[in-house]
Amino acid sequence: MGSYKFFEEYNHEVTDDLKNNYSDILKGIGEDVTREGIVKTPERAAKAMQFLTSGHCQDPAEILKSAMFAESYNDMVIIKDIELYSLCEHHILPFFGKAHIAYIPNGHIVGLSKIPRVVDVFARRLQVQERLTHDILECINDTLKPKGVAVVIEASHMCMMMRGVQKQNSMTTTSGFRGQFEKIETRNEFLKLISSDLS
Ligand SMILES: Nc1nc2c(ncn2[C@@H]2O[C@H](COP(=O)(O)OP(=O)(O)OP(=O)(O)O)[C@@H](O)[C@H]2O)c(=O)[nH]1
Ligand SMILES: [Zn+2]
Repeated sequence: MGSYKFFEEYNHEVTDDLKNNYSDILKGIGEDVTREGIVKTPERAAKAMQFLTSGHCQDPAEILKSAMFAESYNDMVIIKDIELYSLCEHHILPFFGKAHIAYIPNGHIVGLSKIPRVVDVFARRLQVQERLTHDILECINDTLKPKGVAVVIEASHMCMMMRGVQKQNSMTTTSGFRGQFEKIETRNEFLKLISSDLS
């Protein structure tokens, strides 16, 4: 493990504060907060919310820097189908799906697991899908300084499924490209590789 900080423990002050607020929310929807099934719910929800937003106090650049290795490989590296779970900042409801990420090294490669870790740090914040896409893109670009980086995210938004417009099958795709991926041939090669099933 690198020197960067993972989510390790709950902050007791934050837990207490959130617990009181969740208790008020339950009362607000007419629940009896003393009944057996939900007596511990404010605390559970307080801890869940801390975990789901724990990316706000983690530094994704540190994660990448902790496992960068000098290497002369200078072809495309693709990590596809990285599952992600985030919360939309408008309704605080989940959106979830997959990220596909590629970079072309420029003297350094990065430990493969660090890319999904960076996805998690940015996803565990209140987000919109567009900003999540660019946060990941810019972090890899600025830290690894590769010849190019590409990020595609495909996600379903619970705020569009369970409520509101109530569309169950719509999928939102966002993408960002820097450096060599701004060239159409390189971008197309990446898009072709993430849509093919080589297994
Ligand atoms: N662009 C973008 N919009 C999002 C994202 N997540 C949720 N939204 C949208 O945020 C918008 C908020 O619109 P509002 O009109 O203020 O909220 P609302 O009345 O709850 O809207 P409806 O969801 O249409 O019922 C909605 O259109 C959501 O679909 C996201 O990641 N990106
Ligand atoms: Zn939403």
